[in-house]
Amino acid sequence: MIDREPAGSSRHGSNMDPSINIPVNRDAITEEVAAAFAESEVIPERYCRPDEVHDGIVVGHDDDEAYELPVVDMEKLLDPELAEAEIAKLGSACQDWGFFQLVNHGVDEQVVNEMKDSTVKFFSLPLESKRTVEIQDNGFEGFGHHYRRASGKLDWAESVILLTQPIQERNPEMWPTNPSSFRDALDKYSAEMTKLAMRIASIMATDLGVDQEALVGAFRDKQQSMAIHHYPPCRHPDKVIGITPHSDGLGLTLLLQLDDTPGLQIRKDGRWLPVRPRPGTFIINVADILEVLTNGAYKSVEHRVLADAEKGRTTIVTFHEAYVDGMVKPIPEVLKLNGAEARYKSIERLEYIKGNFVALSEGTRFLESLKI
Ligand SMILES: O=C(O)CCC(=O)C(=O)O
Ligand SMILES: [Fe+2]
Repeated sequence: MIDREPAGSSRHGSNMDPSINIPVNRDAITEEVAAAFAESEVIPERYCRPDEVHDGIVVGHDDDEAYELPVVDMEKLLDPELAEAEIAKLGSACQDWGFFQLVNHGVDEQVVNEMKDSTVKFFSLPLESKRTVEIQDNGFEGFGHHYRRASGKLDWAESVILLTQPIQERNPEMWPTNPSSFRDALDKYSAEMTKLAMRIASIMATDLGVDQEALVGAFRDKQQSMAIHHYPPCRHPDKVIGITPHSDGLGLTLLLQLDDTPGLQIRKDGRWLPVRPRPGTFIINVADILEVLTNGAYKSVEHRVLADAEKGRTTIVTFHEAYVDGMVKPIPEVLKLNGAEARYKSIERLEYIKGNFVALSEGTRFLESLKI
C-alpha cells in the first residue's frame, strides 16, 4: 500500500472497503479558507498557480471553428424514426470528444429542482453548519476541498462528496441535514441519475453493436457517488484553478450545472475548449473505466474548471462505476465483435480504485498504466 503523510492533515481509508487502505487526501475548509474565498483579493500561496492556469491554449470565442459540444437529444434517441441518426451522433461524440450535452433528458424536473434548491441552500449556510458533515480521517466523503494533489496546491472550490448507491453502503451521518430537504432531495436525485445512466448505457450498447446486457450489466447495481461543487468567484481568476486537470476515474459521469457561469474546459486536440453552459441540459462524459470497457473506442477526456471573476458556479456531478465479473477490463463482446486484442490490462475492481486514488494524488493517470 502506498501511504504517505503530507504535512497538515492526512486522510486515508475508504468507505468502499475498510479492508483496503486507500490513500485519500482532502483538506478541510477552515475559517481562513472561507475568508480567502470570500475576499479573494490576496490569493494565499496554496491556491496560487498562475502557470497552471496558463498551461495550454484556450480556444477563443472568435475562433472560426465550432467549439460547441455535440448536442444529443434523448427524445430523438427514443424515437424509432430518429434514433439511428441520433445514436450515431452520440457514438461519434463519445469517440471524438468523450463528452456530449444531453437535451430533453426526461429527468423528473421537480426532483432536479429540489436538488438544486437544497444544494444552493447548503452552500449558503455559515461555515460551521457545513462543517457538521466535514470529511473525516477514515473516508473520502463529506464537506471539504477536492482531492489534494502531489504539488500540495489546492483547488478554488468547496465540495461535498458522497457515496449515494447502493443504498446499503451509504453513510447517512455524512449527509447534510441542513437544509432539511437535502437528504430526501439527494435520495430522489440519486435514483433519477441511476435511471439516466442505465438508459445511456443501453444506448451506448446499441451504438457499439453489442447486446444491451453487455454494457448495462456492467453498470447495474454498482457504486454511484456524487461530487457537489461550489466554485466561489475570484478576483484573480488567472491565478487559481477550480478543479485541477483530470479525467474521471469511474465509468460514466453526469454533470448538472446550476447556473450559467462559465468555467468547465475540456482538452480537445491539445487545446482547452471552454464549454458554454446550456441551462436545462446534462453534460455527459465518458470516464476511464468506460474507455477500458469499450477497448478504447470511447475516450475519457481530460477536463478542468477555471474560476470566474464575477460569479460563483455550482455543479452536481454524478459518477457511476462499472465492471465485468469483478474486473475492470474490455468487455468480451466488444473484443469479439471487432476481432480485436485487448488494448488494456484486466484489473480487479478494488485494485483499480486504489490505483486510481494513488495516481490522482500523484498527478498521474492510472489509465495509462493499464494500456497494453
Ligand atoms: O464542476 C465541473 O464542471 C466539473 C467537475 C469535475 O470535473 C469532477 O467533479 O470530476
Ligand atoms: Fe471530472
